[in-house]
Amino acid sequence: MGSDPLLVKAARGDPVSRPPAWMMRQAGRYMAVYRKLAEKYPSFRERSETTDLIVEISLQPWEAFHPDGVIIFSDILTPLPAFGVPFDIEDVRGPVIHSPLRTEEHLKALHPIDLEKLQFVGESLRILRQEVGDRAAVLGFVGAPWTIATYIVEGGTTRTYTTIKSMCHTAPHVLRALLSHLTEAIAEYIVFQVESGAHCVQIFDSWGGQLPPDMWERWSKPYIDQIVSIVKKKCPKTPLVLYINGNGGFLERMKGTGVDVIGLDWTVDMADGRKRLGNDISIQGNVDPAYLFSSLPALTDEIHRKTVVIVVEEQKQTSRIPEHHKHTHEMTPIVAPPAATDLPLAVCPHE
Ligand SMILES: Cc1c2[nH]c(c1CCC(=O)O)Cc1[nH]c(c(CCC(=O)O)c1C)Cc1[nH]c(c(CCC(=O)O)c1C)Cc1[nH]c(c(C)c1CCC(=O)O)C2
Repeated sequence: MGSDPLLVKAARGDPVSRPPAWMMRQAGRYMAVYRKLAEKYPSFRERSETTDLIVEISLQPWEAFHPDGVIIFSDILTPLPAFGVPFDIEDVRGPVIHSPLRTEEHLKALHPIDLEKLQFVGESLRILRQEVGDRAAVLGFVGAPWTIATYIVEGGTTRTYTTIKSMCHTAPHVLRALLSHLTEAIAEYIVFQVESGAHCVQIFDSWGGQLPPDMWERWSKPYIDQIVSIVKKKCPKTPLVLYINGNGGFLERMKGTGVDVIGLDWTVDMADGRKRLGNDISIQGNVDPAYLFSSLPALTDEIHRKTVVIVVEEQKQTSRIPEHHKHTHEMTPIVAPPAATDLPLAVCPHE
């Protein structure tokens, strides 16, 4: 076997010469080449469900600045139609599920995941793996059952999570059945991504932080635990990463899922996060994306301030990032192993 990519080593806690770096939403609207392609193919679903386009878009940042991770251009909702939930992405509203699932009757529409319908994902991962080899980690991703359920139950993006949160009390059996269904589908989908070429898979429980921690333990964690246990049996070597938006109240609980890497957001002090999590797990994230709007020295200082870091860039509002701001140095280091206090903290020497 050749050498594993830096990011994979760091995710496993092996020693690395420097922290690897990649950005979330690193493919997308801040890049002129992407905007041009999006003009030609205006539908997000077409861009994210056509092998050639997925590969081309995923490789745009790789070609521009050689990050240590190449994340597949896709979405957490992409697998939905493959288990019976149609959806659209609208320009202003974002994700829309026209028939939200709220009753026992609605559960009948769900069926086991049909991976044949997701061949564009498998095929794209295979090609990405060929293109980058082991020079970077090919990153797959999925949504956690709770986070995906928020879209399926609410019918789209929500600020309040009123319907799904009241279901916890008024129709717990329906919600449990939905979450169990999603658990099986997502576990299978992760294994499929790994078998297709993903080095590492990130689980986004982006909206898990909308639950009080004790409710997260009841309505999100058990399903993530199950996913981790199924995937670890089939793909014991593949590092799994877990991220929650606003995860300050959740760190120890996240570690309890058995994932290999915890994505910290910038509301948690890095040293506090490390203290709370201990030295036997890797950490990534933690740099406020607002630093992308600062000067290069300020960004570099912030990264270096983080000592043993694994930093993921959450670059959500990418369209607002001026093109000239986008160059190598704006990458943030993402993964450093727990034992790497003596690491040189320089970030991403690629030019
Ligand atoms: C707008 C939106 C979509 N899908 C979703 C939204 C957010 C809506 C809300 O706030 O409720 C749902 C979603 N999609 C993704 C997440 C998890 C990450 C997070 O917390 O932001 C979530 C919560 C991963 C993703 N979704 C996407 C990626 C891209 C892969 C990469 O990082 O390059 C990821 C990790 C891509 C995506 N996904 C979507 C678009 C339009 C795009 C392309 C962005 C662009 O044009 O620049 C549709």
